[in-house]
This record gives sequence, C-alpha cells and structure tokens, in this order.
Amino acid sequence: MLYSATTPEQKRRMLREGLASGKLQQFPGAFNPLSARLIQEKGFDGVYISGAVLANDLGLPDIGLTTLTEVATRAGQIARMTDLPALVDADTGFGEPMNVARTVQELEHAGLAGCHIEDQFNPKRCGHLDGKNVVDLETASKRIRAAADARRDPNFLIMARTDIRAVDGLAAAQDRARALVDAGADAIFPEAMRTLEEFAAIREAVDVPVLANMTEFGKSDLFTADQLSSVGVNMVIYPVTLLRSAMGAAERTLDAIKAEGTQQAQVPNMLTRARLYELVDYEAYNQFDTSVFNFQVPGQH
Ligand SMILES: C[C@](O)(C(=O)O)[C@H](CC(=O)O)C(=O)O
Ligand SMILES: [Mg+2]
Repeated sequence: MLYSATTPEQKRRMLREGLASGKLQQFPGAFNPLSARLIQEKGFDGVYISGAVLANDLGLPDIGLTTLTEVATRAGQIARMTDLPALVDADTGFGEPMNVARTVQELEHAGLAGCHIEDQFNPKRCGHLDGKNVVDLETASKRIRAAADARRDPNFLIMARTDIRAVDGLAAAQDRARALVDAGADAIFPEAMRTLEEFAAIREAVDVPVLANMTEFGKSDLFTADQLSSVGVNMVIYPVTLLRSAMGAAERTLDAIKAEGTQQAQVPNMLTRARLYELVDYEAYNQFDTSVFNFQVPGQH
C-alpha cells in the first residue's frame, strides 16, 4: 500500500550488488509511477527514468528545457512506487559543477539509486541525433568529480555518460571513459555505440560497469540481452520503449473512435479495470478502511 517499503539506501545497495553480479541488469524506462509498478511485477532488475520521456511527457523536446526541480520531483514520484532501484537521467547535471553537486543531493533526497551525467554542451540533444557537441575533458571531469564528492550515501551511483563517440570516434570514447572513471565515475554510459564490437571496446577500456542504451530508431541495432552480455555489458536501458508503446496504443484507439464511432474494437487491447486495480493494490486500501472503520460505538447496538 502507498509507497515502497524498501528504503533508498537498500535500493542503492541492490543496484551495486546487481552490477557486481555478472548478470545483465535490465532497466526499462518508466513513463509514470504506475508503469514502474508494472516493471517490478514483470521481474526486471530496476527502473530507468529517461530525460527524453520526462521532457516529452510535458510536450517538450529533449533539449535541456526541463529543470532540476521537475526532474527530481517526477523521478522521486516514480522511485517511491517501486522496490527496485531507479536510475535517473540527469542530462548535463543542470549547470556548472556546483549545480551538479546540488543535483546529486536533490536526487539522493528524492530516493534515486543513481544518476547519469553527460558531457554534452548545453543545450543538449538526444544522443542519437546528429549535430551534438561535447565539452572538453576538463569540464566533463569536473562535472563528475563534483557529483561524486557531493553524494552523502557512498552507494549512490554516479554514472558518466559520454557522447563523444559520434563526434570524435571510438578511440576518443575509450580515452574519455577512462578519464571519467579517474574523475570518480562508478559506471560508464557510452552513448550511440554502433556495434557490439564498440561496446566490447569500451568494456576493455574500463573496469567499471558499462551500460548499453537500446533506444529505438537510434544509431545502434536493438541487441538482445544475450548479445550484450556476451560482450560484457552490465546494464541495459530501454529508455523510451514504454512511452512509445503506450502512445502508439493511444493513437490507435483515438483513430478507432474517430473511424468507428466507438472504442469497442480496442477494448481487448486495454488493461482491464481489474488489472488496473491490481496494479494500484486497491484491495489493500479496502482492507485498511475496513480495519479502521470496523468498530462499534459504545452503547449503540
Ligand atoms: C537515453 C536518453 O538520454 C533518454 O533521455 O532517455 C535518450 C533516449 C532517446 O532519445 O532515444 C538518448 O539521448 O539516447
Ligand atoms: Mg536523455
């Protein structure tokens, strides 16, 4: 009932253990708190909270328009609904190194298990689009160092994302990954890798966990969990997958209502009322009510 009984500290330990387990950690992107429940129920290892999804959900493009307050608030609402660890996309950290430090403390406070901070210029863009740019190594390292120093829980995961592959190539991505680990990164997110061999090259360059971004319509093929495991990737995200699926379904239903004058034919594709109630644990609230209100007033029989 209500929120997860697992504490943020426990979730952060779970994330660390999962990354050290040798088993690929699969983190689908939750597009709202309810979908985080579904992700947990289906047996995934954790929940990803995508910057693109948070921006798109507000009707905005993913170009650094969302604020720290918006991201921390929404990420906190999602994280508290699941017993799984949640990793959030902190974009470029929302400013200069001191802002990055505050970002990390806000995200810790919101109950996140970790975040990733990238080395793009502001305004940032989707890592799978052309025309992005990256900051120099010193600036990128300062962001990561500030993030690592700011956390109060040593298990809060600081993941460094580098977008440099698309700008300067794979060797540059290996160098930068190494340097960001030296700056304090606990894990590396090499953005826009093209092949499995490229993931293997990053794996070779660093000895911290490596993440693969399996976003649709991007630069990489959608590799399977087995393929990613075979090159030593530790964690995979499906960042926008559920939002795209849900919005695809919504569009088809709206089209059907327009064309047919009723949603009837779409009903079999919908989550039933019973299933929805199950996901929000309706029954537990019912029982709470019954136990609270099931009393007798003395003298009244
Ligand atoms: C992972 C990502 O940063 C996100 O915000 O989810 C995006 C995903 C996308 O736009 O498809 C990215 O830059 O890859
Ligand atoms: Mg993003």
